[in-house]
Amino acid sequence: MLDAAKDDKTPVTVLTGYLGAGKTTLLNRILSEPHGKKYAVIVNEFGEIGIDNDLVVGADEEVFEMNNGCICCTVRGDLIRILEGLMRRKGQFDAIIVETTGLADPAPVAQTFFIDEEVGRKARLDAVVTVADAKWLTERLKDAPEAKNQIAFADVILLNKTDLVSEHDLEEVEARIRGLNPYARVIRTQKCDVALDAVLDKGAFDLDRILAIEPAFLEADDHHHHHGHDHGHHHHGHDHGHEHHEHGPDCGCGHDHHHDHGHDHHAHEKPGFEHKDHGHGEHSHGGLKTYHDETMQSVALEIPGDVDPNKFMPWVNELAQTDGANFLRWKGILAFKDEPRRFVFQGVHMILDGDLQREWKTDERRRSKMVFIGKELDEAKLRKGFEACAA
Ligand SMILES: Nc1nc2c(ncn2[C@@H]2O[C@H](COP(=O)(O)OP(=O)(O)OP(=O)(O)O)[C@@H](O)[C@H]2O)c(=O)[nH]1
Repeated sequence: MLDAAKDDKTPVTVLTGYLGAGKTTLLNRILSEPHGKKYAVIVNEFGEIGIDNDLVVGADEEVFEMNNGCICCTVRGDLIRILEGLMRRKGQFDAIIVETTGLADPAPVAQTFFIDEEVGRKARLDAVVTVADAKWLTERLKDAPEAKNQIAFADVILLNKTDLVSEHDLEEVEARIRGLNPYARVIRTQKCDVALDAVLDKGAFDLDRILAIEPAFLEADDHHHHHGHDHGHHHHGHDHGHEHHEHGPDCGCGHDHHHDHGHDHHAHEKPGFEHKDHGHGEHSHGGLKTYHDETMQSVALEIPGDVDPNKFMPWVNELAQTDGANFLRWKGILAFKDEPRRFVFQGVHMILDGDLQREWKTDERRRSKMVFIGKELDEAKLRKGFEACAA
């Protein structure tokens, strides 16, 4: 069962993006701005020669490199080990940034912050920031499933290298991004020139903003989209019977992927990581500008009031096991009955996490919202289940 936790956790930003998109450029910008904060940086250079930490500007920050093993094992091993080492020296830094390799699926990285009890107690996933190359993203979405997952998974997307494309092309690529992930904040950048508070310390995933703008986003719908207005349902309704490539407890790398620590804080199941979808996600739209990815969908749900945690918790825990493999990310802000604070929930596949965060403001309407991003989402079932949690 999820429970409340103190909010003195160290925020962790996961920085992802395809090869060459500008991750190191962003990292250097973050580290060289006079923000007065001290960051610990973890760089995952799987399968590459570990040169990135030489490219990262010097100064005070510490850079830790992980450069061996498959990503899932790296995450389970090196990342946890490095994080736990950092946690023991808490107070010496304000935040952690994890730069993943350009080929990584962000899911197992994000899950680490929920899965490992020790890490989860002291650190919280603040946001997944994806850097996208405005010139090449469209091509990569066609041929690189990792690039697609990185976009779908993001809370914040920097559409970088805007200097290399026309305004028209930028609008096209933004439409494609929206087709995969209508909820991320998209910021156009050159050399990742972004205000740091737009990418750091977002408070989990900027869900407030998502929930606030979503109706407007739908209304602003144009020929690029056909989301409809039915509670943010971005579903195609096709049944492609497409394959899943769930990696069970053994992905073939010979390491133990079971991480059942036996504590009741998180609802873990066997990790069902989808490292890649092996190229089955692309379907021709016959040249139509309907950049909806048929394998990637999203559903947003709202209850205009409180939910009962004694109904909600069992529901999400059950849902994680039955449908978690299809949920790339799920998030929510809940008004729990008799609870003055907002419960912020997030899930990555089967792994769930949640915290009581700030109090509802006096002028704020108590309401409960959830967003699902993933594949083969059964909206009717999700809505029915969520609505049954109403207090
Ligand atoms: N034209 C242009 N080039 C850029 C921009 N941002 C970054 N670059 C260049 O793009 C190249 C790749 O940038 P990096 O920051 O190293 O990208 P990365 O994502 O860390 O790359 P990998 O480590 O290979 O995954 C570098 O030569 C940058 O100088 C931009 O906005 N416009």
